[in-house]
Amino acid sequence: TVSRPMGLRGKQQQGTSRIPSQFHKEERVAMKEALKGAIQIPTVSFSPKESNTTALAEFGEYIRKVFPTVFSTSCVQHEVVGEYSHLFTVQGLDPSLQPYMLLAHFDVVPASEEDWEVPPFSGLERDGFIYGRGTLDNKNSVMAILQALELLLIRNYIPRRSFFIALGHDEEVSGMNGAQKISALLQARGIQLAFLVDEGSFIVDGFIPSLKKPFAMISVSEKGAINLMLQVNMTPGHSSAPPKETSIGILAAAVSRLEQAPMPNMFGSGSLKTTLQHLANEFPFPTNLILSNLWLFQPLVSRMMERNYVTNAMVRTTIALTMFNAGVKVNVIPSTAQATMNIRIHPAQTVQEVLELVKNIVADDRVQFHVLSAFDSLPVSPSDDQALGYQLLHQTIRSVFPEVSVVTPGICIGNTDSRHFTNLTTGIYRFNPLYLQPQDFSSVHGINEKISVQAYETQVKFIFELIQNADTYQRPVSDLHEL
Ligand SMILES: CCCCCCCC/C=C\CCCCCCCC(=O)N[C@@H](CCCCN)C(=O)O
Ligand SMILES: [Zn+2]
Ligand SMILES: [Zn+2]
Repeated sequence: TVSRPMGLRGKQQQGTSRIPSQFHKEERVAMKEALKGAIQIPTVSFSPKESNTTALAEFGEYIRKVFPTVFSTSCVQHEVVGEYSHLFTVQGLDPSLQPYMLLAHFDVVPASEEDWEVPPFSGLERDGFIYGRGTLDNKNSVMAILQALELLLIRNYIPRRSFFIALGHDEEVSGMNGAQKISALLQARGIQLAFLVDEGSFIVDGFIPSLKKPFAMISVSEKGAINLMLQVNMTPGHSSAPPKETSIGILAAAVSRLEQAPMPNMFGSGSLKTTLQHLANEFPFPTNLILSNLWLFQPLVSRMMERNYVTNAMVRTTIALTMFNAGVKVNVIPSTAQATMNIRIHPAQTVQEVLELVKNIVADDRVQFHVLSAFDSLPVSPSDDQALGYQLLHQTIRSVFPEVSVVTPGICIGNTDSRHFTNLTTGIYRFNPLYLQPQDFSSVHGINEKISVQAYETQVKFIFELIQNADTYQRPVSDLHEL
């Protein structure tokens, strides 16, 4: 159990007094109303080529209106990048402190009105929750970051350490026009970041059956991905005299073989092993002993992890069949059948290795492979005593969520805009300061996405604290020992 951040000790801000993270009633009402207004703007990304650009532009106007201090304070510079994304540069007093970045995105995936209990773009408040697409992914972060800065600036805060706030408009469809352009712009300016904080992980609660206590997981890497299209071409013809095999049958058999043969379990060479070792003492007997002795029980634990879809995704490369197309008429045998799949690559494997495995399982030369896009898993960011970003998050979790006794590094099974910033920093941390239970996880990209008013206020408080914590002059503990 890691109960306190090891790397940052002693007094934080020499010379300046800390601004307490307490907000008046009117401020708390204003902050939840601001989030509701953000949810009401349908900033939907449908595909890399199709998004609601009117809404994206409106969102830009909206943040100017609700965060007037951010836009009028001289130490904050604002730029629009890639037409709709936003980059804020907050100038710190001490240029010797390396800047960091807070990253989030305000585009959302589509939501079909009829499935929801409340309209997905209503931002309606019910029983202490604000409902709507983007309340967890990821307008909560966009609004909480700007809200925390607004409240700090109103209290005359000036940072010591400079930082950037980057808000992407196309994360859900690649981040090529938003995050990637921001990254290129900062690289051209010669910027290197001390660390970066993005979405991608949570204080997770209830994902492992016998683990009753929630724990904070800071993702230090994310899986790679391949979008792969399989295609079979056969001679078309009249359905009254069919051949023994058709393009549809051959392709269906191929994808069925893929579903029947999961990719290998990589538990032994992955970071989930480290995560579980951090958690061992939180489990009741005998699981605590089992997890403390993975040298003996690794095969047992790796099988246990396969039982649930989320933990299964953490131990292996997964393949999801997402599109299947063939045929135009009931009495015409089509020439072409296509199946598209979304593969998420475990960090212990590469794109090339996974493609080889998939080819070997399909084992049919009539099936053509078309790689639509592919990238390897992301480098693992440091989480040791000397890792400033990790330690600042750890410290802030400890003060804002004192009831959370374990903070552990983990891996993000989805992808985030942060992957476009590996040129600027090795310290990329994915953490959303919110509790997440399995039903909340299903609502992300699903139905009835919602955030409690209290959880949103806590997220604002967390960022308010994190920004001030980042003003530290403390060097990592091991450096101090050398002095
Ligand atoms: C010890 C095990 C406990 C496991 C608990 C895990 C709980 C789940 C935690 C995090 C969920 C992941 C959220 C990931 C955010 C992903 C954002 C997203 O949807 N990104 C898209 C990007 C698409 C880019 C287009 N190519 C995606 O990944 O599809
Ligand atoms: Zn997201
Ligand atoms: Zn998303």
